[in-house]
Amino acid sequence: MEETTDAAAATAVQLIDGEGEFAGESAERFMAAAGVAGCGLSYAVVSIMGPQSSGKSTLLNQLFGTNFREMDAFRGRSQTTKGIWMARCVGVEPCTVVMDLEGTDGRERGEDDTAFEKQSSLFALAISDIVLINMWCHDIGREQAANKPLLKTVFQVMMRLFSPRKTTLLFVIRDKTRTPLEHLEPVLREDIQKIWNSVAKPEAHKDTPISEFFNVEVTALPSFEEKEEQFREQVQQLRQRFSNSIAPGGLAGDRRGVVPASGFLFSSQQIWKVIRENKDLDLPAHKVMVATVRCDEIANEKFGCLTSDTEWLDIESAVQSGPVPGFGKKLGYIVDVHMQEYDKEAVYFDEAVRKAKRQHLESRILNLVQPAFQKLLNHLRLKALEKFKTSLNLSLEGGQSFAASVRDNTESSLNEFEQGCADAVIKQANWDYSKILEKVRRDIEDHAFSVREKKLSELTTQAKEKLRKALAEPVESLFDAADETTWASIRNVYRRETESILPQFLKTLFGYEVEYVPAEQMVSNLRDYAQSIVENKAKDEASKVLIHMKERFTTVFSHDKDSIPRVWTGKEDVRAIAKDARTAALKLLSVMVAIRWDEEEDRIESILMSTLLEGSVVSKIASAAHADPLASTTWEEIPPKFTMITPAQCKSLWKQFKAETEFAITQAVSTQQAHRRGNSKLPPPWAMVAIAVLGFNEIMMLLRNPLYLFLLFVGYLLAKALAVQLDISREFQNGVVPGLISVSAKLLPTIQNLVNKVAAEQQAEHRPPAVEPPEPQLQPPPLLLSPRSPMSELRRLHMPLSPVRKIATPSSPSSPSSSSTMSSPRHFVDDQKPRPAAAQPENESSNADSIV
Ligand SMILES: Nc1nc2c(ncn2[C@@H]2O[C@H](COP(=O)(O)OP(=O)(O)OP(=O)(O)O)[C@@H](O)[C@H]2O)c(=O)[nH]1
Repeated sequence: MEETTDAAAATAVQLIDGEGEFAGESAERFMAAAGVAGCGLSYAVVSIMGPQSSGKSTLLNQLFGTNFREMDAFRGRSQTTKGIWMARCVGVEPCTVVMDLEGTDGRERGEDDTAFEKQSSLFALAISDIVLINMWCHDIGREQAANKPLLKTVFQVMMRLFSPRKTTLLFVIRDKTRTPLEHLEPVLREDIQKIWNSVAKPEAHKDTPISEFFNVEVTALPSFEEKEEQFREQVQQLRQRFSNSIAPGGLAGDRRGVVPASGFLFSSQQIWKVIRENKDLDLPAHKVMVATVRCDEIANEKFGCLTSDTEWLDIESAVQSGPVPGFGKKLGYIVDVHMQEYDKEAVYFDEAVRKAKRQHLESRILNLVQPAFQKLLNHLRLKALEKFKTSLNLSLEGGQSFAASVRDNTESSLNEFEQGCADAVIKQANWDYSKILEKVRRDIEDHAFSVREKKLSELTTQAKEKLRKALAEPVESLFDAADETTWASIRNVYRRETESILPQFLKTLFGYEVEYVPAEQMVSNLRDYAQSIVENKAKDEASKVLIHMKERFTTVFSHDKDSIPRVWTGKEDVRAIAKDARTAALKLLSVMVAIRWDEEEDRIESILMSTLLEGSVVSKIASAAHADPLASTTWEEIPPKFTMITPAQCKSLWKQFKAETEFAITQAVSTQQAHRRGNSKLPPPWAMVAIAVLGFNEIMMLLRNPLYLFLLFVGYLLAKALAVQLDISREFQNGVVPGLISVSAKLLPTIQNLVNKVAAEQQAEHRPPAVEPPEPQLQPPPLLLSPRSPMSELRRLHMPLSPVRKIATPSSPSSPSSSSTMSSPRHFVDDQKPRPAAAQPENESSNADSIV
């Protein structure tokens, strides 16, 4: 197998054809087959030049085991090698590439055509480490030697290389004679020196010795044709000199500016191109150019390898759906592998170029993988925020204070995020994650802030609810029983409740690390809220003050001091009771006119008393003409914002109140008078006894006769039915006489009603039922009117009826009797309904009017 490879490598291929064209494709195939590309710098290039048909190919084949085409000795001397051929030495280490150049002085190209000769010589000098110069022994010391023009050409073109490679020129003297080499070599060197001296050199190299540019070596071989055995023997000895030729002290130990093997072909092609274009050959620049091109190629290849690396593709797809544990380590390893590959292949190229291209490759790779890193950071960011949210909830549920929970959980979430970032960074990149760390911190702070705001809002709502519960009902009940101590009690309740609820609230705020000023502001807001509860309740109650006044009036007027409903028997002082009741109502009004946060006493009650209650109607009218303290919209001591009922409104309210309570007083007076009259009309007891004694016989007769007894029984049943119908017990509640009067008035209509009913029932038995339209129901007038009801309406509904109207209207059987008892405010309210009053003498109603 190895033999086959060696044979393939040794097979000569054309590098440049006879027309001067570079045979890139066949050369590439050769390079691949010979395995030169992987040799790095461990390879040597040997060329041979010399006159045509001087046995060059024969020598190379014998020396290196190659198979360059040789001329058939029996056909005569003609050119066999056209252009430049190339093969790899067999069994020589390091890898040695040999090039066989077209012979000089060829008849085929003509005498003057030295262009290709010069170009191929320059090419050989530019790319070879060792140049064998084949020459006939008999040419040494001759003026017309065949190799003189060749040497001249070599030295001339050497000047076109900006940087000499210190090529080894090994002169191989063919067909050596008996003259020993020791004698031939000085003559040859002298010839060489002469030629070197004769060559026109640039100013910089005018005095430069040949040794600066070349290592000159000389060897001699016997004739292949005549002494083949000796030739082979000495060739084998010469072959030893090519072993480790590039090592220090070797044949090519001093060589300079070697192009790495992988760039050899490209470099050769470029050099040939430059030579063909007859340009100056700047080898250092060429070397940089080759390095640039090759390093680029290598970098591109490695980048391509990475993009299709399955491990990288796996990581890239995994990171789309979530964090990848050990991301940095894994990715770093992958990048490392491909960078090392680059380093391995580019190591022999120009260092500056290699490093620059490495850097470029690395940045391309990092750009490729960076989006995956960013994606991972986003996952970590979300994870950190989620962790913070969850752990904060748990801490708060566990009873830890808000501020401490936020602090602890922020720290742990950020630590975890930072660890994740550190794990995601690859060693090749200096990726900065401080910005995203800041973002995570902001995310966490924003969340904590929103939770805090929510919690504080909940706390505030709770505190408000507590305040509302603690204040609303007690304040309402205090207003229900309004008296001169009401506002003091309200202030006490307010103080007690706020002092119990607000410090607790403030303490809770400190758990949220609310600063002192905002915390105080929040407490102050709550205090205002508590005040507003009281004030709103007060305003609410003030809007219903007329109802409250009437209720208060009724309570006092219709109940005695033991809260027992009053029975108007005639002994009561209605005037005094009415005055007391109105005084109580006025006191209630004075409580409701203003909000009193201030503990200082005011004069509102005394102003109201003196203005509204005291003095006769005539004196009031007179005083109204002068200075009326209630003719104002403000109270002297009360700021407008605390005024609930203005003095003018008080006046109007009082007027309405009086109008609406007049009827109750009138009724009380009427009841009293009726009571007095009823009591005075009873027959004396002696007359009653006389009736019983004188009527004894008639009573006995009735009892003894069954017919009478039956009639008596029927009469009893009738009387019982009437009694039920008339509700006798209720009628006699106010005395016998008023009862008799009332019953006698209702007796006839009731009997008529009974008879009608019996007749209707009998008719209904004989007639089919007919559907009758329902009678429209009359809406009762409003029981209570709001304080805003127009006075005319109030008067119409509540003013006592005129005496004429009272007498003309009969009492309705269905309406309640004109009972004088007002057992409760509800009864009083019922009594406010306009109804026909019981007939009474004119002088009695005028008595009631005088109280009103
Ligand atoms: N006198 C003599 N002839 C030789 C020697 N070696 C080879 N020859 C003969 O020289 C002739 C040319 O041999 P090649 O090896 O083809 O010579 P060449 O220099 O490669 O020829 P071109 O490639 O055409 O320039 C052949 O006939 C060989 O037999 C030698 O050492 N001495």
